[in-house]
Amino acid sequence: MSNKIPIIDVSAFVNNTENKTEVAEQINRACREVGFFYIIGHGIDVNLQLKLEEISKKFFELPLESKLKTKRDAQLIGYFNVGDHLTSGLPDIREGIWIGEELDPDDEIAKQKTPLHGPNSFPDDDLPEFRHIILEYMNCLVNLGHKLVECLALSLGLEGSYFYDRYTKKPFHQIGLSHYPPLKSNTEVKNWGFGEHTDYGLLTILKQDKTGGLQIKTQSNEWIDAPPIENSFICNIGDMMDRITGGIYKSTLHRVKVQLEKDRYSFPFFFEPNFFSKVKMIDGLNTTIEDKENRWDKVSVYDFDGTYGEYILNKVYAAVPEAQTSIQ
Ligand SMILES: O=C(O)CCC(=O)C(=O)O
Ligand SMILES: [Fe+2]
Repeated sequence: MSNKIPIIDVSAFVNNTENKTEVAEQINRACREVGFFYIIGHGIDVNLQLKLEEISKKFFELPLESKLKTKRDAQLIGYFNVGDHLTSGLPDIREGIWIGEELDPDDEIAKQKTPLHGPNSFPDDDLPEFRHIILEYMNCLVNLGHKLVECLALSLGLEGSYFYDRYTKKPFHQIGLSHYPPLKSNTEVKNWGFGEHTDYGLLTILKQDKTGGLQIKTQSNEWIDAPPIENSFICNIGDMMDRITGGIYKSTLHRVKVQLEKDRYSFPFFFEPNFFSKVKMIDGLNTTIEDKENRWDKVSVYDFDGTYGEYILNKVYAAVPEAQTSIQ
């Protein structure tokens, strides 16, 4: 069924060459019809991807007390254990670490202790090379994000810098390393590795290992597998892109199955509007698709009038109930 999710070569944008129009057309079709697409020709070094996978695995293999040294704090970044994240009401069967933009402690945003932003707490004592690998990977993915939103802009018939000028000059961005521990084959659970949800921002660029388990819901309400494809990333549109395009581009439901007998690792990177920006529909667009009843959380992306930061924090607080009480 994976042929419903197109594989798109984005090298024209990565290398800034002439044949961008055809790629933008493929992206347009994918975003209207599925909300998900694989990318190849992305230019992200295979060795760096390997280093990311290896170091993440080493991190999750550390004893719990070592992982807890980077425990998710009031700023909502850091490590969380299996069961600590309730994506759609039920605890997910995965552990993870969220890493935000690494900011200097003197940076104004850091001084304000802005949630979801660094300085991060890295496992420097146990894995000194973790910090460097993750920051290098994030840096490369920010660059890729800029190229992909240029492509998204052209795909909508907008000028290439449309998103950059309005939302992504200083993009909010974050990586979430995830480990889905295996269940024994005779265990029955109603939980998901990652419960069904849509993503919150503009664009998610996900690297998954070889295990599989990601599923997405098509417009005909059927769940299909989004299996790993070697040296590709799977991208999807988030709620803000849905809002900007009046629902023409779909923020699509997805989830992750629990694995039997196999560990799974995945590495979603979120390329998002500036944390303090208000996201608006494209001027003159004549479509508002009222999606509330159909949405997993029954909240319409159009009802919300705050900043992107407020939008994402509402979502995160709903999934991490103890965070709100520890902050407020
Ligand atoms: O682990 C995966 O494959 C999906 C992760 C995901 O959906 C997310 O982080 O939003
Ligand atoms: Fe997601």
